[in-house]
Amino acid sequence: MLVSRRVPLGISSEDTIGQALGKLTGWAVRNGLTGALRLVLRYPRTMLAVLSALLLIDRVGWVLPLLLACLLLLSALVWRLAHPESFRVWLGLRLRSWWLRWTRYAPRWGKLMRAHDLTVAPTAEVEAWPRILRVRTTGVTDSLLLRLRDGQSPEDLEAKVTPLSHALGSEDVRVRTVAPGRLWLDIRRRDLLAATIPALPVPVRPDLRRVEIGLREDGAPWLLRLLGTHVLLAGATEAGKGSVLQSIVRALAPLIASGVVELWGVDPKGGMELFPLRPMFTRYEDDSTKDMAGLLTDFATVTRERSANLKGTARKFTPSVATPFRLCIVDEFAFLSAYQPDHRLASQVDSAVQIICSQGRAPGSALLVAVQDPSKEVVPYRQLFPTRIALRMDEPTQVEMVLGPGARERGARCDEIPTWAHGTGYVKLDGRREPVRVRAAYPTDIDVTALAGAYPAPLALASTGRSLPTSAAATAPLLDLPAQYGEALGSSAYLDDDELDSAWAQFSQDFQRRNQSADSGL
Ligand SMILES: Nc1ncnc2c1ncn2[C@@H]1O[C@H](COP(=O)(O)OP(=O)(O)OP(=O)(O)O)[C@@H](O)[C@H]1O
Repeated sequence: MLVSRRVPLGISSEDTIGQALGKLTGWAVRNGLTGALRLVLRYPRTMLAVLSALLLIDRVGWVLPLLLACLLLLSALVWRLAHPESFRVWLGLRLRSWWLRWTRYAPRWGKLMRAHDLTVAPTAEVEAWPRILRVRTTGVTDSLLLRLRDGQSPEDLEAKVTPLSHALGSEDVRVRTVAPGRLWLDIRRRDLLAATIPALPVPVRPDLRRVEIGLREDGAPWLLRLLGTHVLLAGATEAGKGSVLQSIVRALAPLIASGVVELWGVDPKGGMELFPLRPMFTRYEDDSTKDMAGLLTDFATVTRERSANLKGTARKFTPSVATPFRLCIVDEFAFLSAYQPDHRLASQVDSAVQIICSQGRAPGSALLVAVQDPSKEVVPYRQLFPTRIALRMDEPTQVEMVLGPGARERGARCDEIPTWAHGTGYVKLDGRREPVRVRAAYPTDIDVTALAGAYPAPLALASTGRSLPTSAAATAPLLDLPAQYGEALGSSAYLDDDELDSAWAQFSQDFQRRNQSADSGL
């Protein structure tokens, strides 16, 4: 029952037995009638089906309805065997939703709402709680469409999601507002993101507005916008930021190889994350802070130049070989800003980043910054990053720093992501108030090496150790390149396996040497 009406029996000690029995009968009839009427009004389809069945039995007896029911069951069985997917979508899930409503949710709903203090009392006799309008299941999540009672708000339910998830035996319960007074309560029954997602296939035609990098909790692909935005990726140590970066590069690979996308990279951790992908970068730095700051300054300069060139000629930027979309990936940004002892370099980095963020979206320059600590000290201009990804965090307060106020109450419990769930996090989607849980696909070391070998950037400048000295030169070599990957590119444009192996060996040696000297200095 969605509303309980506490109608008093009205029997007193002065009543005779006859009077008391009379009052009891009257009370039962009144309640029975209003209860039946309420059932018909609230569940018209189910009640119509039950009444029609009863009427049919009354008119023609048991045999014909029984035969009809058997025929329907048999047809459903044949459908299920012949086309399981269409059966699932059109009948299976609907029947299951109906079944769940009547067996799992409706019978205990009132008790559950009362236990969680989610009732209101408009009058002394009436107690009301959010009404279940619809139940829908995907097999992974049960969703209850609720209508709030006067005086209730989505925040009331959001405050109770943890005890509700325990009471409902679910790992995760979330509130999704759809309209004033209406919301979905999503109850997760199975976790599609529990297992590692293997590297996704390299797409044939990547779309910069929808780059597929993993899976959403509802089973839909996790699509990330890169065109016209900047991305802030935050996650504690070992949260899996590397797999997000590598999945993005993987999804862009054909465009990188054809020169439509130009990748710039800065890896202050000495190349731990990005070096294996180095052949795909047009510009890449991982050693001296001065060079890394220089790369960012160059990126800001080409952004400004492109912006000036586009002014008056084109209203909208379209990526092409002549005017490639540029993505600059900066891993562990704190090393260049908050942890940078050289204040001159830190402020050079700061001003470059601010120029890129404020001017880069229109002329096709995007910045992707990864941080462990999303605090204001590390990224003081977080608001310049329209797209934000929050992986596992150490503190609940860090969630709001990345996804904005109220994100944690709306379900982005990044601090509760288990340490084994690498690459799992929360994002906000356009037009949706509530954050969505996602998990990045995980390209293995072999996947990464194979990708870098198969899709190097044209003229693979990074592999030769030659950095482009000026911003003008950075655009020049790409102007005459063919649009299609593989078409008439000279073999010198690519790293062959030996070169790649020796570059990798050189990197490992350098890295170990740097680590040893850092250890011995401790
Ligand atoms: N999407 C993923 N699925 C499964 N395992 C992953 C995923 N991403 C990363 N891992 C594993 O988690 C570990 C940590 O990943 P990674 O180095 O990317 O974390 P990180 O956030 O970059 O950490 P740090 O900031 O300390 O470098 C790696 O050993 C990797 O094997």
